[in-house]
Amino acid sequence: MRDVDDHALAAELAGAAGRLLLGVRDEVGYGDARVLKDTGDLRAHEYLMAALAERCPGDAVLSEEGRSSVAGKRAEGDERAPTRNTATAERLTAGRVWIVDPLDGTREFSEEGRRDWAVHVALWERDASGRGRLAAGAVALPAQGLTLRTDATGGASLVRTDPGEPDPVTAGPGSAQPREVPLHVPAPDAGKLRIAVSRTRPPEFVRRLAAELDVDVELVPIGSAGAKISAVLLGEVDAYVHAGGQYEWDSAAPAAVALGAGAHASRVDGSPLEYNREDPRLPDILVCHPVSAPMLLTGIAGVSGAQPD
Ligand SMILES: Nc1ncnc2c1ncn2[C@@H]1O[C@H](COP(=O)(O)O)[C@@H](OP(=O)(O)O)[C@H]1O
Ligand SMILES: [Mg+2]
Repeated sequence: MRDVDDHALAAELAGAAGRLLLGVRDEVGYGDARVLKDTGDLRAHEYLMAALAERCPGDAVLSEEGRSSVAGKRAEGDERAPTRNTATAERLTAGRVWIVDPLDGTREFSEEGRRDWAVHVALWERDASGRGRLAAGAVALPAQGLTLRTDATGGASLVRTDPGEPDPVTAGPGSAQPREVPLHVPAPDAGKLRIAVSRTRPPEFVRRLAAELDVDVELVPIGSAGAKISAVLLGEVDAYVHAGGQYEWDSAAPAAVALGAGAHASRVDGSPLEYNREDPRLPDILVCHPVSAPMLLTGIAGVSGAQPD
């Protein structure tokens, strides 16, 4: 039995990487978006790789920025190549794998004033039977002063990391509210459905889906998969639909939190999201309150072209 709470560790590391990223925004500024994006990606990646190596030696890591294909990327003033992920063969036989996206919503991070970007830290763990599942996850929303995380009871909670921010649960003034509250996905209002979609790459079928459903649909463009799934869990939208491309790191941590908060999270054909596979592509996802899932899955199947790759 480990004496470390993996849920608390995920939240601590996501929050710390988030604070680091707020500092990168201040330090680098918005003059050159490419420099700001690369510096944020790589500084957060290096922080998480070093923290995981120190706190969880022996665990495998799969990070967006640890692929060999990003070896040419450099943070401003840093000549090292990014620290590499655990080799694939080793990761596939590992008992514990951290799946991290050091900066999700990189584009939004580079746009002054935008708050829809996130840090994702998830733990995938193999049980005694050899089957793996998401065991813990945390999504930091540094510019919103919030972290959404799983907890040891199988649930999820919302942590206010910036006491100056109004609490989105109670909408009360910051400091008088509890710092951490349980997180449960709220049910949608009858007859209405707000669906979060990518700002830049919404699935091509989603407009047809909106027209087909028997409810009043509003499409809400938001950056970052973590920020969109958080928006579902905070009741700012009612669903997130994506297809056409994404990777395990884009959804592992937010899916872990969503499941802990009682949400439905699956592929768009209703099959389970599976992690720590040889090929990290995981191109589509649906997250919503369980009451909306049958309608959305049927609707997506109906407008098809939306089958998983
Ligand atoms: N068609 C696609 N192919 C590959 N990745 C995609 C994708 N659509 C979205 N993503 C990734 O999913 C995350 C959320 O995207 P979006 O904000 O458009 O919804 C982004 O992660 P990163 O910001 O970490 O690169 C983005 O790169
Ligand atoms: Mg991402």
